[in-house]
This record gives sequence, C-alpha cells and structure tokens, in this order.
Amino acid sequence: MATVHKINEDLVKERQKCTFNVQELTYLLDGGEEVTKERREFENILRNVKELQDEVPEVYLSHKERYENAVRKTCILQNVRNDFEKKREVLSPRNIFRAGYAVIKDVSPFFLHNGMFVPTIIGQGTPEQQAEWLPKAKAMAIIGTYAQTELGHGTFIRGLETTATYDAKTEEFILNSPKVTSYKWWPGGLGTTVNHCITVAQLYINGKKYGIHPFIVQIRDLETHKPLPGIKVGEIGPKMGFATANNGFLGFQNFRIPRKNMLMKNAQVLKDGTFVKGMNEKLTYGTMVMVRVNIVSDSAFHTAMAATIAVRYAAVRHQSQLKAKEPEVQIIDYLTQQHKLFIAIATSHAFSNTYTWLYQAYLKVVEDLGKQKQDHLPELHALSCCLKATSSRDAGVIVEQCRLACGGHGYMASSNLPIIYGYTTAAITYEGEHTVLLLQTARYLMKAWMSALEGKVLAPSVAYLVDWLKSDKQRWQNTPEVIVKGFQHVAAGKIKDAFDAIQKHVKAGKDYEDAWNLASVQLIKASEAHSRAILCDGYLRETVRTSSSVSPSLAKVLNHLVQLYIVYWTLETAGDLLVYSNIGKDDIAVLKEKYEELLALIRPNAVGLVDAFDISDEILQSTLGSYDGRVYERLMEEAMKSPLNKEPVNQSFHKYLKPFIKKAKL
Ligand SMILES: CCCCC/C=C\C/C=C\C/C=C\C/C=C\C/C=C/C(=O)SCCNC(=O)CCNC(=O)[C@H](O)C(C)(C)COP(=O)(O)OP(=O)(O)OC[C@H]1O[C@@H](n2cnc3c(N)ncnc32)[C@H](O)[C@@H]1OP(=O)(O)O
Ligand SMILES: Cc1cc2nc3c(=O)[nH]c(=O)nc-3n(C[C@H](O)[C@H](O)[C@H](O)COP(=O)(O)OP(=O)(O)OC[C@H]3O[C@@H](n4cnc5c(N)ncnc54)[C@H](O)[C@@H]3O)c2cc1C
Repeated sequence: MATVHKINEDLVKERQKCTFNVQELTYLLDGGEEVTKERREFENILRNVKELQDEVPEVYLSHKERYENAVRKTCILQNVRNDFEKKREVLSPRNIFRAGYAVIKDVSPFFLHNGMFVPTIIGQGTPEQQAEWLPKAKAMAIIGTYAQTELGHGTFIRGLETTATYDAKTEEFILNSPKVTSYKWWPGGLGTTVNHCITVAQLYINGKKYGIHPFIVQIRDLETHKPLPGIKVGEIGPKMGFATANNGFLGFQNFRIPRKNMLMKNAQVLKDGTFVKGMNEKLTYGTMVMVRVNIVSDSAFHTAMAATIAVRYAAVRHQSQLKAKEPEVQIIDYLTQQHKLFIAIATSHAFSNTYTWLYQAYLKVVEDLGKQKQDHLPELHALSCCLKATSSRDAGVIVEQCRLACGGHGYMASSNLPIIYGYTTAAITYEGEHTVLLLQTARYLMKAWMSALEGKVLAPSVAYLVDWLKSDKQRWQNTPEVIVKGFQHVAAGKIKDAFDAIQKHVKAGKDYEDAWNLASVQLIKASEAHSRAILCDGYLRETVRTSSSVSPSLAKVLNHLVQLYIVYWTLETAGDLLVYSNIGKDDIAVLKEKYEELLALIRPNAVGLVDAFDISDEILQSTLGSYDGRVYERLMEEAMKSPLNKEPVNQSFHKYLKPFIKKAKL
C-alpha cells in the first residue's frame, strides 16, 4: 500500500484561507461536473496500473530506451482507454490529452495519430474514404501521422517539393522526393512508430501542376513494420524537447498509391485524370486551423501546470526575512513573486475562456462548410492564427517565468518545468511559425481596415474598427470595459499606421509586396494588439456570462482574476495606450495601485486557485508542485534515484580520476 504523507503545514493553512469552493471552480473549468468525474475516474484507473509506473525515472534512460518505454506505455494507455470506453462514454479529447501526461511524461509518439491523422481523414476525406479508413484508424489497426513539412519548406507550403504524379493508365499516383530538400522532416511518430501517414504533395497531371493535396499513404508493412519498397524513413534525432515524439523524415522513390488514396472531399482527380477544383483551395489547410484552435487549449493547460507547480512551491518555500527578528517568510508573500505568479493563473483562465468561444466558432464554420457556405472562414483563419501565435508565445514566457520563480530548484528536471517549457516553446513554432501567423492575421486586418474606410459592415471580431472611425476616442475610465475599448483603440491605431505605412511605400513607387515587407514590423505589432484586444474582450465577456451562474464567492474571485489580467496588460502596454487612447498618466498611477490591490485580494486564494486546476501529481510529475508539498523530501528522493548514487565510488575514479590526481601531485 502506498504511504500516505502528511500535508505540508503551510499548504494546509493556505487551503483554509481560501474564500471559494475549489470543486465548483474545477467543474467550471472542466465544462461540468460530469466531465470532471469522468476525468478523475479515468486518471484513477491509470494510477493503479502497475505496468505504467516507471522503475527508473525516464530522464536516466537513453534516447532509444525512452522511446521504447513511451511506445510500451502508450499501448497500455490505449488498451485502458478502450476498456473504459467499452463500459462508459467515449472520453472527451481534453480528458484523454490530460491523462496522457500521467503516462508518457513527455510527448507521445502516437500524438499525431489522434491529433492530426484522424482529424484529416474526417476533414479532408469523402464519406467513402472515411468509411474505409476511419474505423481502422480509430481502432488503431492503422497508425498514422501528418507529413507536410519538408527539409526545405515548412512555412511556404505552396513550395513543397514532394510530387504526386497521376498515371491514368494504372489509376495510381506516383510519389517522388526529387531532392534532399523535398524529404518530409518533423512529423511526430514518423521516425519508427507509424505505418501510415497523410502526405501533402504537389499534384501533377499530364505534366501540369495542380498545387498541394493530401494523400493517405501506407509506408510500412503491417506485419513486419519494415518500410515498403520505395520508402526511405527514419528518425531525425534529439531535439530541445519532444524527446519521445519520434519525429521523423520520409522520402519516396517512384512509390505508387491507388487513386482513391488522394483525400478528395475538396478537390478531386477523376479516373481519366480530369481535375475537379474544390469550393476553396485553402480548405486543404483545414487540419491546421483545427490544431491552431486546440493549441489555445494546450496553452491554457501548460500555463496551469506551471502555475500549479510554482504557486504551491512558493507557499512551501521560506526564504529571507521581511523584517529583522521575524521568521523567514513564505516567498509567496513577496509582492514581486505574486507579480510573477498570479498572472500565470489569470492567463490560464483567459486562454480557457478564449478556447471555449473559439472552438464554438470553429464548429460553426465546419457546419457552414458542410452547406457550401464559407463566409466566416477568413475570420476564423485570422482569429485562429493570431490566437495560436499569442497564446503559445505567452505560455512560453509564463512557463519560463514560473521556472525562474522557483529559483534554483526550478532548474531541476524533477521540477518538470524544463519538459513543460520544451513542449510550450515548440508550440510557438509548430503548426505555423509565430511571426508568419501574425502576418496572416495582419493580411486580414488590412482588408478589414479598407472595408471599414469604405463604410462596409465588418465581421464581429473587427467591428471595433468601425466604432473607432465613427466615435474616435471615448472618455477614459479605469473600468475593465473601458480598458478593453482602450486595447481596441491601440489595435485600431496600429492597424491604421501599418496600413498607412504600406500606402506610403506604394506611393513612393514600391511594389505592394515590397511595401508589405517594409511595413511588416508594424504589421505584426498590429496583429499582436488585435490579439490582446480579442483576448481581453472575450475573457471579460465570458467571465460576466459565467458569473451569473456560479456562487457569489466564486464570481468574486473570477472577477479579481479577469481584472488582474486586464490591468496587468494595461501596465505592460501603457506606452501604446498613452499613444492611441485617452488614458492619462494619472490613470496609470491609479491602475498601478489597483494592480497591487488585486494581488492582495488574490493572495489568500492563490493555492485554492491552482488546486482548482485539479492536475494530479501523476500528471504534474513535479517534486516542487505536488499536492502534499513535500518539496525537500521529494527532491532528495528523486536525487537518490540517480544511477550515480547507486555505488559509493564510480568506476571513472579508478579509470581516470585516480591516475589524473596522481599525475597532478607529481
Ligand atoms: C482541447 C482538445 C485537446 C485535444 C488534444 C488533441 C490534440 C492535441 C492538439 C494539438 C497538438 C497537435 C500536435 C502537437 C505537436 C506537433 C504537431 C505539429 C504539426 C505541424 O506543425 S503540421 C505543419 C504545420 N504547418 C504550418 O502550419 C504551415 C504554415 N503555413 C501556412 O499555413 C501557409 O503556407 C500560409 C503561411 C498560410 C501561406 O499559405 P499560402 O498558400 O501561401 O497563402 P497566402 O498566399 O499567404 O494566402 C492566400 C489566402 O489564403 C488564406 N489562407 C491561408 N491559410 C488559410 C487557412 N488555413 N484557412 C483559410 N484561409 C487561409 C489567406 O488568408 C489568404 O487570403 P486572402 O483573402 O488574403 O487572399
Ligand atoms: C516540435 C515540432 C513538431 C513538429 N511536428 C510536425 C508534424 O507533425 N508535421 C509536420 O508536417 N510538421 C511538423 N513540424 C514542422 C513545423 O510545422 C514547421 O517547423 C513550422 O511550420 C515552421 O516552418 P519552418 O521550420 O519552415 O520555418 P521557417 O519558415 O523556415 O522559419 C524561419 C524564420 O523565417 C521567418 N519567415 C518565414 N517565412 C516568412 C514570411 N513569409 N514572412 C516573414 N518571416 C518569415 C520565420 O518567421 C522564422 O523566423 C514540427 C515542428 C516542430 C518544431
């Protein structure tokens, strides 16, 4: 039986101070009591699977052992999940995603199967293609990934070099990787795990190029797992993080696949080689839109993990004296520490709230597309790009800030902050590089600005541009609603400036494309300001909406958090607000005080707030962040697991050190 340890006294006291019902907030964050119960039940089952307990911490395994262990455990996880789903409902994607952390610690080599392979079959396949591949993929009789990026191109996907040439005689596509730069590079699980992949390739029919399209390709034998003839596949090697994601490379040499393997929900190639254009060629990019939306939720979760670790640690850790002769204080009582940590909690809430409405917007567009309507697609694309970019970037900054807030111990692998950071920072690049996605949104914003000038009706997320043109700046008040308007004014002002800068360069004789490049620093700033306005506006609206359906004590805390988020960003971007809104220097002084008041109001609830994220110790995997707060004991226990502590004298002493010292003495 597992030993039950006493909970750290500081944490006990912190929990007693909490002014709201932690469970109520957990239900709210999960999306309902039922979802929480389902999640806890599943996590509890996993907790009791003996084979999932690591004898040696993963960090001490070799690259190969670590991968093999991850495959072993993912297979067990999948079996446990199948058994669970046979008896009960299908687990929600968010719950299975969270539980995965309890098992794999890092990124699963099967991640892209559920994250992108299955969704691409659903999003890009015809009903017949779905009928053929979905049952097998869902049952994991076939395992796949999403192979788009190549050595030479990740961002500019129209420039991909893998070719799929149609042969009408045999009704097949012939896949080729003509150059080293055309090799697929990065797809998760591709290295040595998957047997199928979605390959994005340039379509050629009778020598004519028809752009990039997705093809479903079997790359390994289902029995032997050997690469099929014509396939060159392998793993790309160690990275900054993603240690067990098994990212791979892939090349084709005259590799034939049947015509039916081109996913043809959008464009089609008929038997005789006739190309039938789809409603919109950008629908081929649909999986990326979905994953970008999901990354907002991932960012919320990673921020919540880091906040949980750092806040609990800050409550347990005592260091230095505030006043002479008094005991050393809990570091959470330093205002600078609260400044580092409470924004982490609020940011996670901001992203969760944003994900809730963004996901609904995504579902609406998918539904519309089913009816051949695509009016809202450009707005969704613009929103998903800037919100993915901003949420992943903010999450990266916050996770690092939480690590720094844990001092030296935050640098220990056993704090788990390095792995969380490795994951979070990767998300800034994958699924559309940060700057590139901000520029996609900027493209939309420039068009929106033009429409606003022409007096047209704008989509809801940019409607503030019309208000700004009509009313100019309203009287400033230090209320969340007016501050959000202030953020919209900053965004509108920056959008106008970027637009004017482009026009100025064009008037000076530059091509539009060169003018765009010359204005691109201003364009990304406009896009960032738009993201912040959207995040603050959405977070405030959602908080107001939910506040009426929760207990008054919880509503109060939620209100403190949203205010903290808004005031934090006001102070961070005070310069912009002074330029573009009616805020005055005196208002900034008032808001500085307000910010300090909010830190004080949140302080007694800090531990309760992170407890409400309900991230189990198995998922957190952190010596610093466990529920019981046994920080020092756990650090020591983990250190004792180092293989270097298994023998009193390491062999290197006899082999190298002893002769070296002897020589040095002479
Ligand atoms: C809560 C649930 C949790 C569940 C958990 C489950 C899963 C976990 C979730 C996520 C984790 C998943 C994976 C984890 C780990 C790693 C996976 C990583 C995978 C990858 O990285 S896959 C590869 C991703 N690659 C990219 O993102 C490439 C980026 N590049 C592009 O997207 C494009 O090339 C470009 C930059 C947009 C440019 O394209 P281009 O064709 O040149 O277009 P433009 O000329 O710039 O624009 C033309 C026109 O088209 C519009 N446009 C562009 N893209 C889209 C789109 N996607 N949809 C709609 N419209 C689009 C653009 O706006 C232009 O419009 P105009 O009107 O202005 O002409
Ligand atoms: C951990 C991880 C997992 C991944 N998993 C997958 C996967 O499963 N499947 C898959 O297909 N891919 C995957 N990728 C690849 C990923 O999608 C690409 O790396 C990403 O889209 C960026 O493309 P790139 O590497 O070509 O960067 P580049 O485009 O070469 O970027 C380099 C620099 O150039 C700048 N730049 C490029 N174009 C422009 C422009 N138009 N304007 C201004 N600046 C520009 C960028 O801002 C950046 O600073 C993964 C990547 C990582 C890191």
